Amino acid sequence: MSVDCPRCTPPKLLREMVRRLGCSATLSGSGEAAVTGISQDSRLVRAGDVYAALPGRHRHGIEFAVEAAARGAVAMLSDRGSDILPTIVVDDPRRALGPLAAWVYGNPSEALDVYGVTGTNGKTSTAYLLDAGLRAAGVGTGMMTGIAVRGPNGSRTATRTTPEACELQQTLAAFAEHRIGAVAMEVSSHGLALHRIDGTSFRVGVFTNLARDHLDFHPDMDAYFAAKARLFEPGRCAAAAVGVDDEFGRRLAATVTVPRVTFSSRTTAADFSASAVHADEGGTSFTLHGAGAPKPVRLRLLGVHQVDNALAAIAALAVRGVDLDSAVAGIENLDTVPGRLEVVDAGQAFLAFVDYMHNTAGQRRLFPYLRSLTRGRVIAVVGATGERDPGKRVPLGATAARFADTVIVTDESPYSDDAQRLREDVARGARSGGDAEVLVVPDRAEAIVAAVTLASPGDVVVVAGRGHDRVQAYGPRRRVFDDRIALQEALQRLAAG
Ligand SMILES: CC(=O)N[C@H]1[C@@H](OP(=O)(O)OP(=O)(O)OC[C@H]2O[C@@H](n3ccc(=O)[nH]c3=O)[C@H](O)[C@@H]2O)O[C@H](CO)[C@@H](O)[C@@H]1O[C@H](C)C(=O)N[C@@H](C)C(=O)N[C@H](CCC(=O)O)C(=O)O
Repeated sequence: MSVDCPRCTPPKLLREMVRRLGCSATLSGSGEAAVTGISQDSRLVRAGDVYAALPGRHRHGIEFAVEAAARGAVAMLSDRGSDILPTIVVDDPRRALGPLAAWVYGNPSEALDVYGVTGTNGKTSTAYLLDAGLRAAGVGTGMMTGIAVRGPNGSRTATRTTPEACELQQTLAAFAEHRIGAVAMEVSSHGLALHRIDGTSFRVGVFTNLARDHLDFHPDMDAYFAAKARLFEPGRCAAAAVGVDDEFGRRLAATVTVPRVTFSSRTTAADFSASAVHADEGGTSFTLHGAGAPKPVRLRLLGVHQVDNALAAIAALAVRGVDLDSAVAGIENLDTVPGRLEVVDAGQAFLAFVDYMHNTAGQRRLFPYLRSLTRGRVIAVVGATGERDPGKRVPLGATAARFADTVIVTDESPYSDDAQRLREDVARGARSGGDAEVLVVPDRAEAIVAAVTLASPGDVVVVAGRGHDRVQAYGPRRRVFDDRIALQEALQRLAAG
């Protein structure tokens, strides 16, 4: 299916937009304006755009109507009327926005094979593995993850796991215009609950797993699961690949109505499964079941959890009919996912990693692997991000202390929360969680230096929680801080004596 290119097809008229919204939408002002784009951020408005003035947590977008008009907006979409520009008023503009943005940009997802990956852990790695598999199978790809948006025009750092609706549709339109075949994208529960992905057609939805996270945003686990399950509603995704290693995945697999396959690294009762899993310092091996005869697979990615992610990608590609021999070769060749058990090597006599694990489910999957790499000690740098579910903090410390010999509690990004309180909660958990030595070093760079200074030959050091993140936030202040660079510098300083 071809996509309307806003530059070569006649512009859409505002009144058509109103008609699409149905009889509950009202328009003040003329409907004759030509609409060439749509934006929900006044700072990004371009001439010919509709500005979607949405209610936010801090401000209402209507406050920025003058700026949007000055930048050339031809109209607004909002839940409030305005006399600054012709305004379409609807009860829930956020809900209306995704499908409208898709329409404005020519429904680009229909021209693409969009793979949407949701779940608590493994979304980013699975998207990277899908991308690697698709490319090896000869498909041109774009990718949208919390790390970066990568497409025909290069790569840009992502500001969110799942972009806001307007940015998402603009990006998909650019991909479609460049005749990209497929897109691997992360779909966060925020993206689902806030309707960012409405208007996007997914060829395959992938569910990795679900564990406690984001309870600062969702009232409880059932609401968190319900948000994730939105991806798999008929009309939104055409097929599903569902991980069934937790109760939520099994619930989803039992209720989805679209064609689906299941995957599991723990049971052979799934459509795609793994046996003989072995993870060492150089990679991860397993035997793949479900794709014809049992097939040996050797991943370059580190850690048993990557078997789950590889199975997720393989199941999703299989359900879409991608040639698995080529795709699996691509999956095997992927050598790293930024900030996911990323090795930092300055020639030191111990292993050092940066990882994104920021919930206890992730810790329980990763720490045993780290433990298996050493007869010496595991030294973990751990913290808790602010403005998140406070109930996560003590368990994060406790689980780290259950597996590590030394836990160094430090700051992540406290945002508006009290940094000392965050550290105290994590440290309290760590002291209650096992026999680990617990140190508290508030400054993250100093905590990393402490970890490498304590390490002996053969030990394992892991700096956990932030992964690829390059910005540390204290209140409104932002400072550039990349764990990988800080670890590299600490190791170099250690080597220099
Ligand atoms: C909870 C949430 O999703 N919040 C989003 C929301 O922020 P907000 O409600 O505070 O917005 P606001 O500052 O009050 O502004 C209201 C409106 O005015 C607009 N505005 C504001 C200022 C201006 O100069 N001009 C302008 O037009 C804003 O675009 C917004 O539409 O609207 C903003 C703009 O659209 C988003 O940037 C912001 O996401 C913030 C950055 C965020 O942190 N979101 C997180 C919670 C998130 O979405 N995370 C998920 C999952 C992460 C994970 O997996 O761990 C993700 O997908 O990234």
